Amino acid sequence: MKLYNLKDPKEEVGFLQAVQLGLGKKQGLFFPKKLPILDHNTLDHLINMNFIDRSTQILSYFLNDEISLSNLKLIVKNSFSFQKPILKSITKNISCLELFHGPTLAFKDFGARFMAQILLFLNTKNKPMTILTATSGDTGAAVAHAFYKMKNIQVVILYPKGKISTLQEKLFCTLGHNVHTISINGSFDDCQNLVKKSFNDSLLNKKMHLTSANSINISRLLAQICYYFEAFSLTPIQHQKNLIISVPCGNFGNLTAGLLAKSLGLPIKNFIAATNSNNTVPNFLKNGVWEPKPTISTISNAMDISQPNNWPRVKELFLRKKWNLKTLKFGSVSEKQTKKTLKELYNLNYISEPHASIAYHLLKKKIKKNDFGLFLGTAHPSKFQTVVEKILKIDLSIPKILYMHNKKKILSHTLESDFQQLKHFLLKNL
Ligand SMILES: Cc1ncc(COP(=O)(O)O)c(C=O)c1O
Ligand SMILES: N[C@@H](CCOP(=O)(O)O)C(=O)O
Repeated sequence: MKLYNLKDPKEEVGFLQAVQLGLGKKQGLFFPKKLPILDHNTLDHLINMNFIDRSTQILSYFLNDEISLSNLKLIVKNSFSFQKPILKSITKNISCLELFHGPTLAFKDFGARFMAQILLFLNTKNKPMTILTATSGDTGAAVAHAFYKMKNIQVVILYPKGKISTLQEKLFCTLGHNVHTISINGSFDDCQNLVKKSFNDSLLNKKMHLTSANSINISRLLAQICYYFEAFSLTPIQHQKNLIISVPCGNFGNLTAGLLAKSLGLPIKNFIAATNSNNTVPNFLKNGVWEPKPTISTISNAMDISQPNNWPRVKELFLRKKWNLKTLKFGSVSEKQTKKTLKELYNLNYISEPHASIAYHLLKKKIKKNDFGLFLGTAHPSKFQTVVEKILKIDLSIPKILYMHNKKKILSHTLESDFQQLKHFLLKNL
C-alpha cells in the first residue's frame, strides 16, 4: 500500500515504512493512496467469516503488496489473541459493542498489538527503535503491554499528570524494563505536541529511531477497521441496513477507522462523532471554524483532547469519497448529562463508564424510528472505578489485571511541558 503525506503529498511511502516513520515531513499524517472497494459478493462472504480470517482478509486488501497472506494471518492471530468484541443489548433498538475485553481492558489493544506484531515481523535486522507515545489514559497501557520486554524496543509514554484515573496509571506506569513513563505537568494535547516536536528533532531521531504508537501511526487505524466488520456481522440481519454507530471521540482515530470500513463498502448508514466538553470538532461541524480551546478536564478523561490528531484524515476521506461532511452526525455532552446517562444505563441493568455513556446519550438523541444503533464500549468500567462507584453508589468488582497492577509502585518521572527538558531526559536516560 502506498501512502501520501497529507501536508506534503509528494512524500510517498509504503506501509512498512509508514509504520516505522509514524509521521511524515512537516508532521504530516500518512493516508492511503488507493482506497479499496469491495463488491456485494465479497462483502457477504466476509461478513460470514470468523473474526481472525475476516480481519486477515480485510487487512490484505491494503497490505498484500508488502506482507504475504500467510504472514498476515499469523500477525493477525497473534495480535487479536483475546476475547473478540461482544454485543450487549441495552434496549430494543440499541446495543453496546464492547471492545474492552483485551489484555488492558480498552479498544486500544486491537491497534497497539497489531502495530507491535508488525514491528516484530519487520525487525529481522535487529534495528533498535523507540516508541514515543502520548496518552490520555488507555493508549499508554495498550502500547506498554503490547511492546513489554520486546527485544530492541524502548517504549516512552507521556501522560498528563493527575489527569488520568489511578487504575489507568497503575496499568502502565508500574511495568519497568523497556517501558519508561513520564507524567507531564500539562494536558494530553501538550503531551501530543511534545511527541510531534520530538519527531522534528534530528538528533533525537538519529539516536533513538523514533516512531509513534498513537493513532498517528497508520497501522493502529487499519487494525481498528476490523472490529467495525465484526460489529456489522453481530448486528441482527434485519437491522443491518439501518445501522448507526455512535463513537466516543477524543483523538478521532476510532471514528477514522469506522469511516475507512465504510469506504471499503461496509454499509453503515451513519456515524455519530460524540465528544465531551472538549468540542473542537462539534463546533467546527456547526460553524466551520477550527478553534481548539484549552483542554478541559472531565470524568471521560481519555477524551480530554482539544486538538484531535486524526481530523485531517477524516476530512481527506470525505473529500476523496465525495461524501458530504454535513452527513456526519455529532454532538458534545456535558458532565452533568454524562453522569445522568451513566445512571440511566445502570437502571437499564448495564454498568457502563463515562466515555461510552456519552456515545449512548447522543445515539439515543439522534436515532430514528427504523434505525438500529450501536454505541462503542471503549473501556472497561472498572478502569474508572472511583468515578463509576461514586456516581452509581455501587461497589465494582475489579478484574485481576487491575488488581495486580494496583498493588505495584508507580515508576514514572515527572517533567514540565517543555521540549528541551524532554529531549535532555531522553538523551540522558535511554
Ligand atoms: C475509553 C476511551 N474512549 C474513547 C476514546 C477516544 O478514542 P479516539 O481517540 O480514537 O477518538 C479513548 C481514547 O482515545 C478512550 O480511551
Ligand atoms: N484517548 C487516547 C488518546 C490517544 O489516542 P490515540 O488513539 O492517538 O493513541 C488514550 O487513551 O491515550
